[in-house]
Amino acid sequence: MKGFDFDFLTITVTDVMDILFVAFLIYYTYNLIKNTMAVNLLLGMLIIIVLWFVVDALNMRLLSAIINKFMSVGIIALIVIFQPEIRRFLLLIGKNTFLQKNRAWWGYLFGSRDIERDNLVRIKPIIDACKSMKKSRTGALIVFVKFYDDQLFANSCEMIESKISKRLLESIFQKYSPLHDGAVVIAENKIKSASCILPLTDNDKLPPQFGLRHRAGIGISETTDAVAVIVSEETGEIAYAKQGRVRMNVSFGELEKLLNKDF
Ligand SMILES: Nc1ncnc2c1ncn2[C@@H]1O[C@H](COP(=O)(O)OP(=O)(O)OP(=O)(O)O)[C@@H](O)[C@H]1O
Repeated sequence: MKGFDFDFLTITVTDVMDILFVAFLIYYTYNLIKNTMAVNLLLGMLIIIVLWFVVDALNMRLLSAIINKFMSVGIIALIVIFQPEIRRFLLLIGKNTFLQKNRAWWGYLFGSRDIERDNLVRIKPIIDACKSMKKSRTGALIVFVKFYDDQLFANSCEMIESKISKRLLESIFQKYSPLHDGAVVIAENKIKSASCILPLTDNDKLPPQFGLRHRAGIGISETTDAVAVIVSEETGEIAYAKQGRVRMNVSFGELEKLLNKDF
């Protein structure tokens, strides 16, 4: 195909399309993994690749041999490490044969405006429910995941698949509800399940007042990309767990900002 011809290089329409497709792929992949632990893993891999080039250029044979061995299993390691992301990616492609069928695609591909608007709609009932549960000293544990992993929550959860609503959250966590024990999981704009038993953290540096509810919220944020909001039954205080770290005494303004960013 004919294109532009600068003395030293020729750019064809196919080249432009090629570059656009690669840019599109990078942007899409970034959107899929942003705010997840996969970003850190990817960064780790990039550092190793840069190191590999440097070591090779400096002719450091021993280190080069070690990194070479590591890189030879790299592709398999990548598939294992990014298995959840690859699965998600393929699932999304499978589910959405026509782009127009699902507006979420446009959010992923062309910006966050719609997502932001959706966020306000879905975050408000959650904040309102937390306000009311704080007031009534109702203990609650709400976990937010980008994509619901059936395997992770298969054992204990009661599936709900409902629109996010303040009254539903309050009803689930009220003391006499059969589902009040355990966590509610919110994903893909829905209350997906309730009464979920989560892995507990074994961090021994947590404040002594943190019991099982807090430990479960922190535990799930350590092992997955989930964030957790914990309403204490004893004090009404709100805690926010992300990547194994916990913020205590979170105000509702902060909670809104955090959820807007992470959820
Ligand atoms: N593995 C778990 N996964 C999810 N939820 C759990 C788990 N273990 C306990 N919980 C929830 O935590 C509740 C017990 O909370 P506990 O009093 O030990 O927590 P806490 O961190 O001290 O919080 P609070 O300030 O609300 O008392 C249980 O009723 C149950 O709902």
